[in-house]
Amino acid sequence: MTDRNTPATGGDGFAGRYRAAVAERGRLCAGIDPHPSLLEQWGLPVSVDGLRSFAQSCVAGLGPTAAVIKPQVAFFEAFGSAGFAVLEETIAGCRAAGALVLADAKRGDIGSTMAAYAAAWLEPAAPLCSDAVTVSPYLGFGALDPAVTLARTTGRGVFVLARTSNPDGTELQTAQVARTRTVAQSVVDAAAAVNADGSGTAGVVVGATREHGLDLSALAGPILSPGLGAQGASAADVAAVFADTADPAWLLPAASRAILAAGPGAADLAAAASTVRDQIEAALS
Ligand SMILES: O=C(O)c1cc(=O)[nH]c(=O)n1[C@@H]1O[C@H](COP(=O)(O)O)[C@@H](O)[C@H]1O
Repeated sequence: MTDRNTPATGGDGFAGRYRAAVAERGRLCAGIDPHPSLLEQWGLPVSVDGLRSFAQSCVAGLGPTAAVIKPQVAFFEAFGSAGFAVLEETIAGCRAAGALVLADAKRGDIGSTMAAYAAAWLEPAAPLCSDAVTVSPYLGFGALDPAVTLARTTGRGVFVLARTSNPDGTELQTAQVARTRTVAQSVVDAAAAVNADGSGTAGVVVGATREHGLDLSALAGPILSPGLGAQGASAADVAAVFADTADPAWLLPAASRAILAAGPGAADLAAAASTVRDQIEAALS
């Protein structure tokens, strides 16, 4: 039996593990974003104990339900080393429940430093090792090489920011590179080149909140699309925004607050995630 959580080196890489997860559980990335306001809404203290209770409910409700779970590192980091300990438990718990974990750390630096970030998030023996990590290409796509290489050799993935869901990204991401294509398209094309080996190592991030103007047809890797719910996009928007520009099999819509608002009950979180997933599957069918 294939175990998604002990990826073989070689083989069909992250693509195979991703396809297996989505085939079994449907296209949804559920975010774990422990906003202080959500902790309060759940009746929890804004403290490490509150964070741990929040995360444990998410692991219990979302771990067995969502194909991919995306803990937002910032909300754990805010609690310092104790927060990172909770993040380690959360990553391990979600993976043990059969979900792929995408650490939303948005790392990106010069190559030599990037190698250390890659080791932190993608090296199998590392305490925070996840199945994939979000990365920023704005020090140059080539600077991401250490993460791409480690991901490829361990059957893991990187998700590269291309066209983000927030309005602030537009000016930079739609600027023209050598008057031929946008910055965002150049990121997508570089990711497609990584995936030419069929590994699906390089996913991209493209928000569902607006028209992206990208050609994603040659990517051959997952497309994380945040913006559902709290940022205003609907499942129908996801379908419209990616119609004719991407292979729907690779689409991975993401929602955090829209699901987390159903807490603190684990069963309620699972039901909310299933509802969002069903809406996505219906819209994309
Ligand atoms: O990389 C991301 O996940 C991301 C990229 C992007 O373009 N927009 C975006 O909202 N995100 C993340 O996705 C999550 C969205 O949360 P909700 O708006 O509550 O669904 C947050 O953790 C964001 O940091």
